[in-house]
Amino acid sequence: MSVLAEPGTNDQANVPMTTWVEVLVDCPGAQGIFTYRLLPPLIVQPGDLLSVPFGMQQVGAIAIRCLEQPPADLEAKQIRDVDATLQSRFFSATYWQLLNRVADYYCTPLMQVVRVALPPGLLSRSQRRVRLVGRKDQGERIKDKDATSLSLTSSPPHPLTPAAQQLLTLLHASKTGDYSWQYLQRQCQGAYRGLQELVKDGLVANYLEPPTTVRPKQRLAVTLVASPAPFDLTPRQQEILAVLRRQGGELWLTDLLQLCQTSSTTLKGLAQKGQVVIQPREVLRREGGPTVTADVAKSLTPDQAAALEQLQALSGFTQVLLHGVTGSGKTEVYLQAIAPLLQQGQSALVLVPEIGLTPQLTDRFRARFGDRVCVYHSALSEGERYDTWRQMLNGEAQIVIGTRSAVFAPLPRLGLIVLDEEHDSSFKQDQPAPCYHARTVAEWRAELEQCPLLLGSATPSLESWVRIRGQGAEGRREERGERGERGERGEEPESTPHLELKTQSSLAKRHVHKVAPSELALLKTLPPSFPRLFLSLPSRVYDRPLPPIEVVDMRQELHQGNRSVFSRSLRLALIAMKERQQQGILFIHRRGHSTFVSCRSCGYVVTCPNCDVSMAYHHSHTEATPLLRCHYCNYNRLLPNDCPSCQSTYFKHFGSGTQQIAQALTQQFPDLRSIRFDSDTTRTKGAHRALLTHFAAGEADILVGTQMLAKGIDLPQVTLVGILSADGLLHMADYRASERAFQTLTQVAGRCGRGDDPGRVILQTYSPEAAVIQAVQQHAYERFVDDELQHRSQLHYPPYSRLVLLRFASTSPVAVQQAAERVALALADLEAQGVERLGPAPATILRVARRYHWQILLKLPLDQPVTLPDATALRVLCASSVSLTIDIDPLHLL
Ligand SMILES: Nc1ncnc2c1ncn2[C@@H]1O[C@H](COP(=O)(O)OP(=O)(O)OP(=O)(O)O)[C@@H](O)[C@H]1O
Ligand SMILES: [Zn+2]
Ligand SMILES: [Zn+2]
Repeated sequence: MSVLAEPGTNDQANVPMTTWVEVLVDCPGAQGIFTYRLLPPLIVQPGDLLSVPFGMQQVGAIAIRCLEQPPADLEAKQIRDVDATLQSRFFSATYWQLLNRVADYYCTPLMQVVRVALPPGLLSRSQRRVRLVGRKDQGERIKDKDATSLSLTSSPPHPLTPAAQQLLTLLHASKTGDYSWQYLQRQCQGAYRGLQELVKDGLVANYLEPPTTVRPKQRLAVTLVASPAPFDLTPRQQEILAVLRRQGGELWLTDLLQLCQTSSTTLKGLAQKGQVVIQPREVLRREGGPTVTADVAKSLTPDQAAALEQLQALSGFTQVLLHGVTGSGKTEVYLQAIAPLLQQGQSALVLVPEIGLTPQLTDRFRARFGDRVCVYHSALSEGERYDTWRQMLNGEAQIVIGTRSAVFAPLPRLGLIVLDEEHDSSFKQDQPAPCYHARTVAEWRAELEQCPLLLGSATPSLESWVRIRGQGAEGRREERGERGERGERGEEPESTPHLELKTQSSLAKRHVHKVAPSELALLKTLPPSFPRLFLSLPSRVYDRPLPPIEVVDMRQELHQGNRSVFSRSLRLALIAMKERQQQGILFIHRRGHSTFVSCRSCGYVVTCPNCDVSMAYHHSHTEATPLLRCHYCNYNRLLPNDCPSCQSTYFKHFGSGTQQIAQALTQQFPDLRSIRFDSDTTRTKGAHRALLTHFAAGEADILVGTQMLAKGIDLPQVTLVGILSADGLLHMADYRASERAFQTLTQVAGRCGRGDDPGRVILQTYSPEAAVIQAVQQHAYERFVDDELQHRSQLHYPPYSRLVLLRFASTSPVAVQQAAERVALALADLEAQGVERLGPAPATILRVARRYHWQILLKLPLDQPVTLPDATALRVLCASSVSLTIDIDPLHLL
């Protein structure tokens, strides 16, 4: 981490000089950047955490940039002084640039980005306190520099008001001469006025107490005792001991309770019988996992070895796409790429789509690297996030595994960023702003830190495929010339975000503060050139075959009298699986309230005549006439009673959840034991791990679940995957439906046959002829991509255009519609710049949580820059009850 600028010192003269600093303040409603003066000997760098006066308050602030001259439009006496540095180099210079870039690109105020990056409550943990001025025995954190300019008399120059007097008395009574402002406010009526008076008289001062070291937390641990088992253990107690033994003999109490679904009374019973010891242990509140047995590097397959070799030959920023089929051992490549980095004192960041996926992956990393692995995701408690964050700042080389917000993890000396399952849409934040994509942010971060970005997937996103595969080596040569200018002293943090704009000479010269954010966002749609590398693992480890996929036409099942959700094939396969004592996974696609409508007899799906997407079943409220609506263009029609194509009455909106399937399963296969794995059953902390552990231990035959199942589960004994209906995926009202369907189906199918026994997939659908289904069946990723890209290019969808989604929400249906229409009008002249506008249209689910939603979708051309009206200007057009979110590169258009 190099310090880019050190204003405030003058080395030659060795005399500190006055400088100015621009800061962001953490205070509700305070938008924008404020300038403060720095009096010697105070030295501040961008990214420092400061305490500044703001109105009548003392607030936390973050230094953004130092100035040698005060801004011309500010009078000297208007500028107030920085009070103190609370923590210096809170953010490194490159980290700052990253945050700025995110704010610019995603049209979000910088402070909002800072809030995403920081663990929750970090700034608000800083506590405002009030102290007597001139007392010797106060805390030393804040130097009494302002005391010199104030009278040190302890008697007031004039009679005090009762409130002021009361405050003073309280403070004098305190041993340290200070109190939290909150406490004083509670104790004294009219405290605010009283404080104002005392501050004016120089008798007391405000200060901000920086986040203090949190008291170590104690937690109960359960340890197995090696004593002979008494005769009176219940089967339940024996079971618990077995679990504990399997987990290495020691677990946190809460984890054991979760894992065994038992009560602490049962555990206390075991403790009384001398079988376990329950005692408090000190913990750093990083998420701890069960002890995992240590593991050594596997000897690589030739493909893995080749990939690793190329990875290790890289230096500096390179975007790498690792396309490896399911079960090809991508994780092993990540592990072996990271090992030497740690030895060189570098850190690595590993981003994964969802928490459900982390336990197994985390265990693999822990098994290899022990407690140099930290887990960081939003499901951690505030305390855990806070501690993990501080742990990252300590400078030790480490590995952070986390979900999208971990892309902001403040790791020292980053040597590699990995995005596993890079195609996964949960890397994109839909709400609230900034609506960032972790892959995009990771790309900038890798560029700023000059390290490789490794994108791994069995089914890469079309964006990554086109970016990394679709362009030849010429790009790579160009790049080399672009580097070498980083890390130099004196470089302004703001200048690097625009590296890729260098070809745009006129615009590149413009200063960051002068370029409207929206303009910036759109400039970046021009494909930048960058170093890239494509790596491939075309087969599974040990040359295990990919599982054969049998496609079952559910229309035929119906015609032949089978009305069950299980086809005859699947039924037989389930029976055979149970006989062989193997395990299986049943996948159900389920999402939200709205869904497409299809014919169970002929497979017909209603699509929009204008937009080529399936129309969604629309229920604004229960009594309303059911409508089908295209949420792109707002075309709508009544829901037909019979199939428009074959007149069958088996025409209804689709959707059966995991619960119904699990019930049907128990009815039809009473001896199959199943575990539900969906958002309902995995809500509690640690539930993913617990359920997967049960399943892995053979406590059930079938895992029934949703999309979550598709992600990274690696269980060798799973030999059967049943996909109950692929159709929910095929007909999502979205231009990405096919891509997502291909990815999800391929990933789910890839969960079986990963061990010694071969796997088998049964895919049930009403549209067996769909191109996606065919491609999935033939494991034909590249062919699918070629077809899909052609389609996208014809319809001007990404990656051949950039999308911007404007989302309006309000409790008033009238206001939200008006706002959308007004903004649409304001956007009308974008057409001249080649922008296509779709909408305004109500969102598929018009009313969610008592708010009405409308949207406008913009399709921007890639080959020319577009200037959008400024976000603030658009917000002015909306009534105050309407919120407008600008989603750049949206993934979910619903
Ligand atoms: N070189 C190797 N030798 C032996 N086993 C290996 C090797 N590499 C990986 N494996 C094992 O193969 C299995 C699959 O590997 P891994 O989970 O990394 O695949 P993947 O490519 O990430 O698959 P997916 O994309 O389906 O999640 C794992 O159990 C892993 O331990
Ligand atoms: Zn339409
Ligand atoms: Zn029909």
